Amino acid sequence: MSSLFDPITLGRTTLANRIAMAPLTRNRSPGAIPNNLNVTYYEQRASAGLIITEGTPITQQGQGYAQVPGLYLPEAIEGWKRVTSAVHSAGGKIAVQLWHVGRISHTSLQPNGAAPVAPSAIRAKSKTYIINDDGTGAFADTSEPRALDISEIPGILEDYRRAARAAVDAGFDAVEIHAANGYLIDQFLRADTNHRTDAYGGSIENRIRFAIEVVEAIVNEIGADRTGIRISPVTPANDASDPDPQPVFNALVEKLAAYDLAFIHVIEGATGGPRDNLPFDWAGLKAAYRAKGGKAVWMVNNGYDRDMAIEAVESGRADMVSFGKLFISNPDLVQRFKENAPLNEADRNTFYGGGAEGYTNYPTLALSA
Ligand SMILES: C=C(C(=O)O)c1ccccc1
Repeated sequence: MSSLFDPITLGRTTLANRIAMAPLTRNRSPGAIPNNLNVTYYEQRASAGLIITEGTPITQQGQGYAQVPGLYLPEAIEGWKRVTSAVHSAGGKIAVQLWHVGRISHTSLQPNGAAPVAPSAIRAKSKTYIINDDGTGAFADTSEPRALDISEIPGILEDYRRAARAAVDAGFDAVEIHAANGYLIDQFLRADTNHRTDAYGGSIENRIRFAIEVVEAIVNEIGADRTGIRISPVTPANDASDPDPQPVFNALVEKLAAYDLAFIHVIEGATGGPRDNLPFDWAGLKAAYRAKGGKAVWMVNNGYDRDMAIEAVESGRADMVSFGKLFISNPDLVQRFKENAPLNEADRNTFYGGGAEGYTNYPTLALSA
């Protein structure tokens, strides 16, 4: 029987424990370039078995929020090298989340003020974070997107490939493909955001096609043993919805089983919200993946506490558990879980934007003693 605190092999790397830091957007990288404050933040959390970085856009077109770090400028790759080097020096392992937001963006963030792109021209009932002309940050309604022409898709696949290569050059141990939370790949998967009538829309096989082509582009570039994917079958985040998600996501994981990926990261329920917002067979999803020969580490997320995570791993229902908010306020979460120590409360007012306050100034157990 495995324990949450046991090491685990994830693709070509071995992790010290089965606790992952989930991707967390913090909006603290002006110019889309990782800075020294980001280095400190990730270094502080290096005791996680695996850190998965905040969503990291593969291009400016894939950028949907102000001041998130990208992986498309040379200076950004240099900045990420400092992050990965610091995490590795502290004994940690780190993956970068490759992100294209699709329609969850704003014209002020897009190249030449263009409309964001999406599978179909359907505006999201959602908001994004922009910087006003006076320099203040603010949440704004997402802009009206335009539908991608089928001829543009190979270019976006190339963007993913290039970003995966840049990730390896920047020292990351793996990449996580962001296919969750109503962003571009998820927009293709869901029937309510994908009204295409070509090979990328309509049937389930067509709607999972883009996700599979992204996986293929990245696996062919850096190897399946450094590639993971994050999915969120029933989340309503960013106005995502599908009338019948179970067959879509079962079909997706059955296809993914052929690629021998390093990990599958599953958000159970509504992201950051109720775990039972819609009926979904989570065990059935994993069984569908394993039945087709899928061997990837099965990582689960959303609302887990220490006892739930221990049970999920000891029962074999999951191989790893990822934590978001708890890692914001507890850089030494692993030690706190091991000792069943009290946890710091996170300050929601400093989740997005700002500086060290609520980012790198949470105390560790040693400091609290
Ligand atoms: C990358 C995000 C996600 O996956 O939901 C995100 C973006 C903005 C705020 C919170 C989360």
